[in-house]
Amino acid sequence: MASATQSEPAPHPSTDTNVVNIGTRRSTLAQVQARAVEKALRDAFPDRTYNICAILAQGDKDKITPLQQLSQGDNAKSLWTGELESMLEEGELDIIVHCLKDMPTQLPDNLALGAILAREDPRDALIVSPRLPKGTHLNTLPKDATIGTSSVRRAAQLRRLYPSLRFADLRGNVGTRLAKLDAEDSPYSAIILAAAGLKRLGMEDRISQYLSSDNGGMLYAVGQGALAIEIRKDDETMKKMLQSIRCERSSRACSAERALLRYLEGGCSVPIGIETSWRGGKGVATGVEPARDYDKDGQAIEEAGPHLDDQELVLKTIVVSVDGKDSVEYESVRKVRSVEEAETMGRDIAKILIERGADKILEKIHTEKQWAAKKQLEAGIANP
Ligand SMILES: NCc1[nH]cc(CCC(=O)O)c1CC(=O)O
Repeated sequence: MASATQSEPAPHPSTDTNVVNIGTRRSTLAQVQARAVEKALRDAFPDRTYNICAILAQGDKDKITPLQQLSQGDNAKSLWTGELESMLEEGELDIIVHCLKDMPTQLPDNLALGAILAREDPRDALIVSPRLPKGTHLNTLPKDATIGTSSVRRAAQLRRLYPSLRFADLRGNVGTRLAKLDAEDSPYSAIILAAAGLKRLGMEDRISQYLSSDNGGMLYAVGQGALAIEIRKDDETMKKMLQSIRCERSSRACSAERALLRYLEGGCSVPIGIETSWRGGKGVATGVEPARDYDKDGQAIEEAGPHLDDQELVLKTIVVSVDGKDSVEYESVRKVRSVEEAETMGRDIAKILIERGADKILEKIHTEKQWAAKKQLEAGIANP
């Protein structure tokens, strides 16, 4: 049923219903991630047109105010994604591609987490200065080595297990952080980055040590390594399209992690480490996690490995005080047959952590944060 109007030039993207406008931040990593999502959508829906819109975020502009204070806004819009979310609400964008790790656990009322994609390697990684031997590990670093990181979670966990290490602030995107480590006069002996980001940028050869509960004793951030898509809550078209690129396995694991964090009322700067894995189940374990367990109609895809519903989710977690001196750890194993069951597991673990003293650690961090913010106000430094 061809009509004359169909051969006319496409209208402005925001008014053309065939165009999917994809929003992302402007860093190289963010753009690589957005292109990966675009490709996945294009493979599933080749008839639609895709347009990537890369925005410079407030958090990318202000590199001076400590991250902990920058993230103290009283609205649900995050520092990193506020502008993008406004554009999504206005209909200028149809989806935003995020690192799940950077997404607040509470979203603005009219927006929703549309999909969690197959998780990349969620581990943190140690990258050492070119002045040190290749393959240097945490326990072979010089005694008084300085680690560059602005992550309270990373520093607190390392302080706990490696009390002789020193820490210095290090911010900027992945490329900037590596350049600061490699600089001739660099104050850092090593830095910690998410393995996922390095892998997506093709720079995993810089990794000296992959960190985990049984290698270095480091747990990762909630949601680390997974990409997530934010949509308008009422956008049924996008919801349906995202069914074909989401990953059930990663959705269950990450939803458990996020429910735990939401219950603890964390935030990206609170030292909560986490590690999730799957074990057991019938079938031949391939050693490779199936990338996707359900097809776009929600039908289970047969895999060589054990079926997800037959497996158990193992969740390890730690809440650490900033100085590394207090900590609460917990490990739990449960069958979770849906995202909802995974969220229940996360909340149950949060309650146990609180019973075991995590509330005291979090309370202290909260008070110290408020104190720092008050000091800043008194000194006349306004937060943007
Ligand atoms: N804090 C910024 C950030 N957000 C997500 C990633 C890595 C990629 C991911 O977790 O998917 C990074 C960089 C890092 O921590 O090294």
